Amino acid sequence: MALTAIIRLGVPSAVWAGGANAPLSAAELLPECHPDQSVLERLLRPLASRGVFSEHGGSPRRFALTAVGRTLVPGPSGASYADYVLQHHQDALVAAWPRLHEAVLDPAGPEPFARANAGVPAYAYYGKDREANEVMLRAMTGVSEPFMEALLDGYAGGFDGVATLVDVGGSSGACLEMIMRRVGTITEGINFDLPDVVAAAPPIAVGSDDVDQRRVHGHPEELPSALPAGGKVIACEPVVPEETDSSTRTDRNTSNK
Ligand SMILES: C[S@@+](CC[C@H](N)C(=O)[O-])C[C@H]1O[C@@H](n2cnc3c(N)ncnc32)[C@H](O)[C@@H]1O
Repeated sequence: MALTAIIRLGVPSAVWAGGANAPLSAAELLPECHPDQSVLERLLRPLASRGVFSEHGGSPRRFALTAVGRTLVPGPSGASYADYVLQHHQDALVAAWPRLHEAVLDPAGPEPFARANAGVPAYAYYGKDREANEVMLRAMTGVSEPFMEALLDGYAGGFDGVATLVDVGGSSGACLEMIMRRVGTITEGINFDLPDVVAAAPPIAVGSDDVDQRRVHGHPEELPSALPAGGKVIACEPVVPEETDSSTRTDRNTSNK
């Protein structure tokens, strides 16, 4: 909740200030006329103890972003971990937590989220609520982009020879787009997600030269007829880099699911 509060107050971007990251006091982060800056300081201090901020000086205390805190500032694509924090603290989701014990007492019953939201399960809820859906798309992009960046750096060549790639539950399609940008052999990309999610996802552009040849599908109904029902899923298993231990390298395999 402290993280959510400082994100809503715009603190991470204000401290980062385009890369300056100069330590600032609560007073410097709030308008001069604010009646009590110590309240913000009391939020910043526990976050400093959790490694989100570094704390400098005594009076006044000043705060800069750590590497962890930096993940709350939008990068060049506009994505950041802040959207994931906000998504997890939406009213509809927070309302599920006090009912967690009901999942233990009645495991066959509705999930806690549905119990707290008029019987609507989480993903169906996102499909019905435009704002929640958009927050979800941004949250998934903000989390998955850095992971996918690192995955692609370590998995170079793992997609060699793949022509059609289906991202099952691909959300905004950000990961699919990142893979297709790196792997030129993929001529068909399919973001296989719920219709409302796909409808709200931004278009994917994988390169101006070959956009006609490299088709991107967003909806299950757009699946090419050559694919078996449900799509052909490329299962990417973890790969230990060859220079570390080549004997345990697992080849990419394909399977129909
Ligand atoms: C936790 S998100 C993961 C998003 C994405 N793979 C990523 O890493 O950023 C799970 C995704 O699964 C999708 N999903 C849930 N149920 C689905 C279903 N029955 N068919 C297709 N997609 C589904 C959701 O809409 C959501 O986009």
